[in-house]
Amino acid sequence: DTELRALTEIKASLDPENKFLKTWQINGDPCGGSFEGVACNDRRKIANISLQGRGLAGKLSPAIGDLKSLSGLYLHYNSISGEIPAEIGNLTELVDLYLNVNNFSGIIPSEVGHMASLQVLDLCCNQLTGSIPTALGSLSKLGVLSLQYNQVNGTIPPSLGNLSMLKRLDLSYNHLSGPIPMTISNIQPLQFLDVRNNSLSGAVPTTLKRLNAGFSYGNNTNLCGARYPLLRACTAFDNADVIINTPQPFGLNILKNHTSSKHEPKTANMQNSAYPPTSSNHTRFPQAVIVVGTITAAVILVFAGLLMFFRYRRRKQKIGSNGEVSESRLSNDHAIDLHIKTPSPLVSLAYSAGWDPLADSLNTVLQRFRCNLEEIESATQYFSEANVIGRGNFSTVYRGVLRDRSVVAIKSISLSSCKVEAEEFVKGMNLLASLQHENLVGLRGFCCSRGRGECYLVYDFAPNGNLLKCLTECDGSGLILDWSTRVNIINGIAKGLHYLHKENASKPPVVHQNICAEKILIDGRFNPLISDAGIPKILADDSIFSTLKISAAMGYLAPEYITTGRFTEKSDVYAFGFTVLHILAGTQQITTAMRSAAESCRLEDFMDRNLDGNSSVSEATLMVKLALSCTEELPDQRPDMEAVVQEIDRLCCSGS
Ligand SMILES: Nc1ncnc2c1ncn2[C@@H]1O[C@H](COP(=O)(O)OP(=O)(O)OP(=O)(O)O)[C@@H](O)[C@H]1O
Repeated sequence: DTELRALTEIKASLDPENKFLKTWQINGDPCGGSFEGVACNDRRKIANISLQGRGLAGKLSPAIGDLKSLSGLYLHYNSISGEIPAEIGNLTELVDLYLNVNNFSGIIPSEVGHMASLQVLDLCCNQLTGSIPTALGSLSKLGVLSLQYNQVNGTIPPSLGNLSMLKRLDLSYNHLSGPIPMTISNIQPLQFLDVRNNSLSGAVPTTLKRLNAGFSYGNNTNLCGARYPLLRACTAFDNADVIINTPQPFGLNILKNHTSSKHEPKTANMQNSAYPPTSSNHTRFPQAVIVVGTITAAVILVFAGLLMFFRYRRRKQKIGSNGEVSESRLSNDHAIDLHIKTPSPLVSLAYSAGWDPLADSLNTVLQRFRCNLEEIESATQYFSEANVIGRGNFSTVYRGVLRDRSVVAIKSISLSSCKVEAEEFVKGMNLLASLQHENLVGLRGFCCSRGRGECYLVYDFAPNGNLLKCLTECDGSGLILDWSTRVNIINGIAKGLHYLHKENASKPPVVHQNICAEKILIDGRFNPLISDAGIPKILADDSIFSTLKISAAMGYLAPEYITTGRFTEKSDVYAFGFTVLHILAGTQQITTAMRSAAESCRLEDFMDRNLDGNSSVSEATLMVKLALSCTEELPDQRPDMEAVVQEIDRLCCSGS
């Protein structure tokens, strides 16, 4: 009850107009799988909230602190404003906190330092101000800290050096001043440190050299260090500058830090505070160095300015108004852009520990299909609403563009809709991977994220959408399917279904269970592709039943299912026959009058009027007969798919 109450408050605050979280019902069951983006653990406590890229424009309620078992909070790529509530510090089991690319303002609450399990803290690209809380140094499990593109000021707390698991630290594009604490350079796992575009000063610890290209420090005009190509050598002048210009008490702290360091380069050693910037110090700055330094700084400034501009533009595209978002639907260029300009190292690292928990149990066939979650995130622009093609009962399908520029459809299925037993699930995935036929939608890859509570299936994209839409108008083109295309589509569906039903060396017989016009996709050449083949093998039973209600209502469900409760090849044949009737009549509503017209071969009262009579009467008659035999009441009286394929072959050959 506490959790449901908390969710209700969170919803009211995050989505005040109730536009995006309609599925969060006051009387609903958050663990029943119906609350969008919510997943529970096996104790039926809320474990994940994944609402990235949903267009949320409200605020984050302090009630978030009541979801004590939360392990993942993914709210990135929205337009959430207001402060990060201090109550977030109550989430001591939270592992991933993604609030990046929003409009959060105010300070980073020091209570974040209480979140003992935190591994990823991503607050990038907001409008956060104030200083970095010293308490962040207590996050002993933190692997990633991303604060870039905010307005954070003050100095970098030396306490960050206590983050002994830290691999990535991004503080770039802020207003930080003072030195890079020596303590940070001592963090052993650190691979990536970005402090670009701040106002840092003083000597850069020499030990950071070991990060090679992983260390970025450009556009901090007062940094110095002998061994860094973009920096000038440090002088006593720099040291005096730090001491004179840095306000107390920081100045003193810095002095202590530096003087106590054994590793500091000689040039950077803090000397007596009374050391004056004498003319002899100035002689250490040969004119040439100053000129080269100035030119270099100017070039870096221009480059950084351009980079900021492009990033700003891209960010705008992602988090802009709905209108902007829909205009910025993925283009090929965007996808490449995402990969080349923004390698998104934080995201990849952040998930590397937690994603694809089933990996160990995957066999070699399935390993070939494994894909990278980072690629899926990039391809879908972080699951942006603008790329949603449609939502089914248990899944959301996104359009995406992969690194190789190919367009794909990414089906995201909530883990709560999948088989509970990992072994069963992997078996099902194996089956999906083994299904390959020219009339089945090709599976390109898959991955799961237990952390995010979702699995992703990557399929070839069918540019002409599904048959149901195409029978009215293919993808808004105004095109009506002509007769020969309809015959070709019927032929293709029959072949695909025959392939599924037939056992061969690499696959068992498979019953589709949900053949209907919506599950037939149309590729660029108007060939049919059966979608969701094998999907029931990875789904939990109740997810399958939810789909059934719809097929039954539409007339695709074989009559014997009501008594047997079983799907067979013959129930697929029934659904195929009904689909053929649908293709011929151009409507799903096959009335009794239409059926009797078909049975008595009165084609003029049955066939789709959009065909304008442009169909071969003999072919149409044969097709109608075939469809009627497939939809016979008794399964035994229906042909099997082998016979159907032969019949259509005969028809196609005799017509040519
Ligand atoms: N590979 C693909 N290429 C193009 N569009 C696709 C692809 N896969 C699915 N779609 C489209 O995405 C939308 C959602 O598909 P999905 O199969 O998940 O849902 P559904 O058929 O509406 O419902 P359910 O799966 O719950 O029965 C549909 O409009 C479908 O045509």
